[in-house]
Formats: sequence, structure tokens, C-alpha cells
Amino acid sequence: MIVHRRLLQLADSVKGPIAACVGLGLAVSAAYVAQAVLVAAALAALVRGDAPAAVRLLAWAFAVIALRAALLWARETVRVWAGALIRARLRDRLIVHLSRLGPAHLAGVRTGHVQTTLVDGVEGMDPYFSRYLPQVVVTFCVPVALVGWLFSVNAAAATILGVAVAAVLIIPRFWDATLLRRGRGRWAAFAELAADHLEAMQGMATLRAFGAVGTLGTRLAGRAHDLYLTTMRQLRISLVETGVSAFFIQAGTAGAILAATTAGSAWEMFAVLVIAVECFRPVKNLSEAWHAGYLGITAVDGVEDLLSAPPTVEDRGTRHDLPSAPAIRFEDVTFTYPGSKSPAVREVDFTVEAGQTVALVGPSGAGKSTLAALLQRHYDPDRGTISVGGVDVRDLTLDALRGGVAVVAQDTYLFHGTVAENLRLARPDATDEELTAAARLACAHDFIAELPDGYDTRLGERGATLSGGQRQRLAIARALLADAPVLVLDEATSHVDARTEQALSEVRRGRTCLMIAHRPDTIRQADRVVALENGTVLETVA
Ligand SMILES: Nc1ncnc2c1ncn2[C@@H]1O[C@H](COP(=O)(O)OP(=O)(O)OP(=O)(O)O)[C@@H](O)[C@H]1O
Repeated sequence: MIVHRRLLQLADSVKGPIAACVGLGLAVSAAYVAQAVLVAAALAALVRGDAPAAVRLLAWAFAVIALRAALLWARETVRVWAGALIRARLRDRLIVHLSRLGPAHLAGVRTGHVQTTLVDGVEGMDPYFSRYLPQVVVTFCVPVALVGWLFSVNAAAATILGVAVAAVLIIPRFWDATLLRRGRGRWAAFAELAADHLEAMQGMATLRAFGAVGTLGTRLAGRAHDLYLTTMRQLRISLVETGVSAFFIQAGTAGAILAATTAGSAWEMFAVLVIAVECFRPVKNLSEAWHAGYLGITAVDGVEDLLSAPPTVEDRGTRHDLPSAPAIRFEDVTFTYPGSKSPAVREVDFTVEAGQTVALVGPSGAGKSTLAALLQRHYDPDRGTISVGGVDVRDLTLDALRGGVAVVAQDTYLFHGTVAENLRLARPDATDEELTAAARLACAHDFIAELPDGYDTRLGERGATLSGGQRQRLAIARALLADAPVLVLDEATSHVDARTEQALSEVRRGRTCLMIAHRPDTIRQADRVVALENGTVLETVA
């Protein structure tokens, strides 16, 4: 029985559904006990020779059975409802936090780990909260109440049952720490296996190109074996725990029945018999709920890691006002990536005048992307300031800043969905006419119109069914729809054709643009060129 501190904190946001599950769990247990006591009383009446009383009592027992069926149905319905609510709330919380952490967090962790936490971890927590935790409460309340009541019927049987119940509830606690540790080991092995599988799928083309599919297969087999070993280690402890519980349940029941043989009346004996059975029913149910809720307990580390990771930047700004085509100023900016020894950019100082385009050029690793990331506040500089329209970016709310900066990245991310859905990411309320107008300006309308279902054509994951140039023109249309005053443009080195070139100059019009440029043609279109080397500005050319 593990009641984890962090899981209890998480339960705080779903108190209502959990309380409903506890209430119905107690009601179901009460119905079992009532039925057992009625049957015991009916049997005692039969022994006394009071048949009418026995019939009456059995009729009540049948009514309780019907009531219990209704309660069980209600409990299952509430469990499913509570489970869905718990999963939705937990995922919302994790996704909101993940979006606060931003790409900086994902750069330092394996995507597969995060995905496993979000999918399997949250799935596993549903039974922990909707089944296991309510059953823990029932398991503590019902046997204690029954033993307490049994003292008024037969003190010797009550004492024996009390000792057995205490043993079943307390002794397995000595293994909890080991069980939790092994559970964490199992979760780590599970998350590694899931992350490797995700990477294998994402990198299948590369693996095949280098003939490395077999090597990866061996690695995955090793991971699967690790998972098997950690599962068996955890299972061994669980089995010992189950064995100890079973021993005390049998011993307690047998002892109570032996004590009942000295009972003075038939009622006393039947009462001891049924209470001995009902005392341990919640314990057995807890053992079943444990297996359902175990994944949630083991996943808590992944959830904890995610929720306790501090956002790379604080959202403390209060300003929302971003003027149209604002000037962008980098003043003495120095920044070192977390964990790096030397700065990625050092004392960088330059201005992109209002409505102008500055091309950032320089060799690979010079710091171009880092400056673009700093402008969007994926990180904050260690020294110096970056301002947009005269406002320090730290004084703007993150929503205002990110809503004011549109990005056309070199590797545009398109989601599995229709062309229209992908475009509307930038502006969900855009009309069809606005969509078409943006696509026309971005020189994307013609190829979209030729797709089998036009704007309703489903794109493969990451836009796999489109060419690089087409993907980038869709990204440009998306930026046009976003209508942000600032544009960050990561010029593609490989897929620039004449049409994309035209679209790029269109999207820059009336906006202030920071462009990571590689090709001489694009560099010539910029108003100024800032040449970087080793993180510092080498020269600025007008
Ligand atoms: N997430 C990161 N963590 C640690 N160091 C990083 C990270 N991203 C980039 N760097 C380092 O910062 C330096 C600047 O990298 P940056 O990506 O800004 O260069 P770049 O000029 O955009 O290069 P490219 O043209 O190849 O994209 C490099 O030395 C790089 O290794």
C-alpha cells in the first residue's frame, strides 16, 4: 500500500471525483456487510426455529443485494467519469507546464521520455486515483469498524481478527520503500524502451541508409530484457507481500472461527463467521486495485520531473503593446547555454531599424540561431538587453512577445491534419478567403489547389507528403496569417526556388525582420548584414 506524497498533492486538483469514488466504495462495502449480517441473523432465526423472521430477514437481504448491484453500477460509472476527468486535468496541467518550459527543456531531455510520461504515465495514474486511493480509505475504515463492532458480540474473536487485520495492514509496509524503488527502476527501463522505439521510428530512413537496423534491433532487445528483469524484481516483492497477506487473512479467519465455537448463541457464531469474511474483503480488493494503480506510482518520477522543472524564463512582464514594425535592439548581449563552458554569443550589439531586414551571416556555430532564440525568449541573456519597439522583451508578457514574433523556420513543422488546419494554427478564426489570400501571397495557393482535396487535403505527419519548398511556402502563409510585426526567418539553404524567394520578400514587407541567411541572393535583399563569428559581431555592413 503506497500513498505517495507527490501523488497526494496531484490528487488535490481532483478531490471531488476521488471523494465520490471513496463515498461509493464505502457504500458498496456497507451493502456487503449489511447483506452478511442479515443472512447471519436469518440463519440464527432458523436455528431458533423462527421461520417467519428468517424469511423476513432474507427478503431484506435480497433488497440489499439489489441495492448493492445499483451501487456497484454507480461506482463503476463514477470511476470511469473520475478517471477521464483525472486524465484530462493531469494532461492539461502537464501540457501547460511543458509549454512554459518551451523548446529549451526539450533540448535537454529525450522526447520519448516526455511522451511516455504524458501518455502511459497519465494513463497509469487514472486507476491509482480512481481505484487504488479510494480503496485505501475503504480498507482502513471497514475492517476497523467491523472489528470494533465485533467486540460487542465476541471479544475473543474480535481480538484475533484485530491482530490479523493489523498484521495485514502494517507488515507489508516494511516492503513499501523497496517496492517503490524497484517500481522506479521498472519505469526508467520502460521509458528508455519507449524512447528508443520512438527514435527508431523517427530515424528509420537514416538507420536503413547506414545499414544499422540490425544494430538497433539488438539494442531494443537489450532494453526489452532490462524491462523484463526490472518487472520480475518488482513482481518478486509483490508476490511475497501477497503471500504474507494471504497467510494472515487465512489465519485470522480460522482463529476467529475457532473462537466462535465457544459462542453462547447461534447468532454470535454466525456473526463472527460473516464478519471474518467481510473484514478481509476490502483487503483483497485493495490487492486487485494495487495492480491497476501500480503504473501510476512508478510513473510519478516522470511526472514529478516534468512538473518540478523550472521554466527557462519567467513570465513576469506586464506590457502587451507591440508597435507595428518595431525596431529590434540587441545591446551588449552575452549568453551561455546551461551546462556549456563558454558563451554562445558574446557582447553582441546591433539594431534592426523599424521595418528593415537584417541578415545574420556567419559560419556554422557562429551564434545566429542563438540570437533568434534569445529574441523569442526561449532563453534570457546572462548580460545585456534585447528590446522590441523600445521595450525590454522581459517587460512584455510571453504571450504578447510570442504573438508579436512570427517564425518561418528552416525545418517547418506541419501537423497531421488538413492544409487549412495547419494554416489556421496561426489564426484559428481566419476565414476561407483570408486563408486563400495568405496562400496566394505566399505562392502556395497554386500547389494547394492541385492537391486532391485542395485546402482539405490531409498532410502526412510533419508534412511528409510535400516537398521542402512547398512546406516552407505553407510556413510563410502561416506567418502572413499570424500578421505579427516582427519576423524571424531561418532561410532554408536547400529548398529555395524562385517562388519561395518571391514569397519570402512578400512576408517581409511592412515587418521588421531578423533573417538567418546563407545564400548571397537573400543576403543582398537585406538592408544590413551582421556578420558573426564565434558568437561575436565581426562586422556590420549596410
Ligand atoms: N541547446 C544548446 N545547448 C548547448 N549549446 C548549444 C545549444 N544550441 C547551440 N549551442 C552551441 O552554441 C553555439 C552557437 O550555436 P548556434 O546554433 O546559434 O549557431 P548557428 O550560427 O545558428 O549555426 P548553424 O548555421 O549551423 O545553425 C554553438 O557552439 C553550438 O554548439
